[in-house]
Amino acid sequence: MAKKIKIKEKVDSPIGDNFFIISPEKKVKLVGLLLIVISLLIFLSIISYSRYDESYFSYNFSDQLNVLSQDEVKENASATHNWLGIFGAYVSHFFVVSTLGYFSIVFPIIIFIWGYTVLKKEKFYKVSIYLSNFLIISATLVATFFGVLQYTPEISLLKDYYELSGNLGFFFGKLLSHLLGGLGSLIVLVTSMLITLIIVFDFKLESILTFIKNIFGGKEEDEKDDQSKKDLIEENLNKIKKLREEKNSKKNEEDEIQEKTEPETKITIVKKDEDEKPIQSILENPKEESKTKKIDFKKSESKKSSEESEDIDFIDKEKETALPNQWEEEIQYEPPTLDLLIQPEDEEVKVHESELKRNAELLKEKLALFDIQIDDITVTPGPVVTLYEIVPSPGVKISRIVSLEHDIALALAARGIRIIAPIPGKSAIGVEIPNAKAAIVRARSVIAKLKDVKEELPLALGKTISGDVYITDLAKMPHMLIAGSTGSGKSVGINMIINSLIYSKHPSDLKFVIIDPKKIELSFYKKLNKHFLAVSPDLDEEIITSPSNALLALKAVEYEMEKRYDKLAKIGVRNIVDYNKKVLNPKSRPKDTDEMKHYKMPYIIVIIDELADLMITSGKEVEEPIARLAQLARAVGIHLILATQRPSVNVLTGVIKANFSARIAYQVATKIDSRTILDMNGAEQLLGQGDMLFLPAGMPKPIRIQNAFISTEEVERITNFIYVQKGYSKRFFLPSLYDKRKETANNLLSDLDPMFEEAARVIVKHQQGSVSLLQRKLKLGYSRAARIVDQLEQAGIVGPSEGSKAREVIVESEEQLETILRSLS
Ligand SMILES: Nc1ncnc2c1ncn2[C@@H]1O[C@H](COP(=O)(O)OP(=O)(O)OP(=O)(O)O)[C@@H](O)[C@H]1O
Repeated sequence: MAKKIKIKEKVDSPIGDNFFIISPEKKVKLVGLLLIVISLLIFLSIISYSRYDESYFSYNFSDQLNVLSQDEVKENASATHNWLGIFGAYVSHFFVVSTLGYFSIVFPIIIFIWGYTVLKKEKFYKVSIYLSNFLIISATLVATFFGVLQYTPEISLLKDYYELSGNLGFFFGKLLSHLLGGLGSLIVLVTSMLITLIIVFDFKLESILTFIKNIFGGKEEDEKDDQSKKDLIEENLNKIKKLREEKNSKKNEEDEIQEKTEPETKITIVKKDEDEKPIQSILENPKEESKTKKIDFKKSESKKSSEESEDIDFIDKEKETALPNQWEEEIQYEPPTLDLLIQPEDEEVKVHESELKRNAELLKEKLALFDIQIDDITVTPGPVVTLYEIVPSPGVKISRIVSLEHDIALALAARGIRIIAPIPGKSAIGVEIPNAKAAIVRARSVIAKLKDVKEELPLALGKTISGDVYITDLAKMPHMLIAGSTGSGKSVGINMIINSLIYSKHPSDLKFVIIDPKKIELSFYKKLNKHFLAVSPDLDEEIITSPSNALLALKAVEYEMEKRYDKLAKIGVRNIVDYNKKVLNPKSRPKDTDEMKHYKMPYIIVIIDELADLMITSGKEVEEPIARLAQLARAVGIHLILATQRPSVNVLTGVIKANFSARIAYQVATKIDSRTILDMNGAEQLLGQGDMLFLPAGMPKPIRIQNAFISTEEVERITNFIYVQKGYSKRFFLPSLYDKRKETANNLLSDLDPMFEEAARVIVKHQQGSVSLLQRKLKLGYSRAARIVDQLEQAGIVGPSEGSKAREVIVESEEQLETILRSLS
């Protein structure tokens, strides 16, 4: 952005107000340029050094300034050998004679490197430091070497060539040869030189090359700050190209070469053992069985399809009330078969080994560039993402690797890279890198595994990044929050959840309350109204689409929860499992009364696909039953699944979040969204299309899962398969809210405050529903007056609380009030 603005300024007003102001940026550039020019001048003067120019040094430097007035000085100046005249002669004399002889050439080189670094604002400061150190040490060693050759009497070579050592080199040479003798000094010097070379070339060769390449290759793009990034991408692309070519050559050869070129870091690719076999046998076995079922299904389908719309849309409610309840009836139910789901074609994770090795290599190289050495890389390919577990060398800080997230993404030219540091329970860091080609995880391969698990409410979500089927238990969560931007795979995820439960449960064990404000996503499930749906008798919708109905449905579920708690308390058990055990055992079954009938409680799963719509229209009102259900409903087998594409704080409020500890995040747009859902970053890095992070309740870190894909055709086939079977005669009803109102009215009568009638008269007379009015007029304490106002609300005399304002008085006249009071007494 900032850059854009800068360009605009230049175009619009070339001589703007700021034109002559030297900005800090310009100052830095000027310093850089100055350093480069100085380095060039010194360089030229050193390489054109001549010992004959020394004769002029009998003059002071200030005398040389009289070059125009004094003839002698003038003559001297024109006879100077140095390319840069008298100035060059002085400078070169200083460097060559007083420092390291000809090897003082390293000084202008170092000044040039720093000038370039400053000018380009490069991130090569570190490299520049290394280079400078290397050059100074090398030059000093070589100059000392020649110093030793000159000084040592036994060798006494190159005596007159003081330009090879300079005074400094000669001094060091003298010192060394006194200490170690000539031969000893030479051995020490040669060894030191070798050590320096090994350290530098082993260590930073690549960085130095990049640096040099940058100096000579990037002239045109001088101004662009992202030049180095471009170079890096190019470099990486070249590497990838090269590796692709290599891939085409013989595989064995490639393996050998790779083995040879990776001496330090061990790369292990974890190959999944044929764990999928049991799934296949499960997939194949039911085939025989299913043929016969298919025939039944087809027969009954044709029979029923003509009645279909009529049946679903119109139910004679009067007739229905006379029918037996679901718990009094037993149905012949065939669970849906696996062949309703699409057979996975080639789901087995087939990421090319060379791709894995290439990424591992690039990862290693990239980290090495930043001085992070890796001991070990373990590669675990998954359906969509591959996990590279890296074990850094001792002493490497984790935070340094984490901060390189963007650099790694750049190097691998990939999006959706996530770093897990450290992997929980392991002393390794995980880098998740998306595969070049993602595999689709089919619903069939995960639903087939449901038979192997014993979870109460199993949810087959998909496959982990190591390719294992991931099944979790909703009963243990006990509620779940799902969020993700539009198109990230939420609806597919919800369909997977619903179908996992349908495949593993009998209709007598499980009911759904489905709230779908988007109206189309979950409409197929309407066909399950005689099997798997729980409906409110007060509502006309089976799949609830309007926000006002959603509120009523949630209140009905809340009322069901209260009733269930009463039943549990009555027979002294603590949860639904124990209750059902007692009720199903004829010996321990409690006796029914008129008010309380005992029957097997099915689990009730409330699914809300777009919480934002409800929160916007009903806000606090809808938050209340949701929070209450979330806090209490677990023990009585009621579980909530809330989904939203708007993970903002006014949708996922503190109250909701506090009660939903299991969370699923699909891809979201920003880190803030990710933090709203998961309380941590990560979801913004996901790839979409079912790539998700699942945070089980109480876990510190989420698990990355590729959601299984179930198509609408598959869902339709499943719902049709169940729909054509004869279900229960009557739908499963939640308790009616009218009944609840009647019940509270009765409670009210039995519990009215003795001052109720008098309070009602005061309120109606003053037409002001305030607690303080009652306190003043009737001399009541605050809490008693507040309770009476609540009772007045329940009796329909005043309206609901409006915060700090007085309540509205519904009853307008005292005559009207008397009628109400009479009906209450
Ligand atoms: N698990 C998956 N595997 C492969 N593709 C998927 C998966 N889940 C979703 N997709 C693809 O992404 C598309 C969008 O998915 P979906 O409709 O579930 O998104 P959504 O989050 O519900 O969007 P919206 O909020 O707009 O309804 C699907 O049509 C499908 O093509």
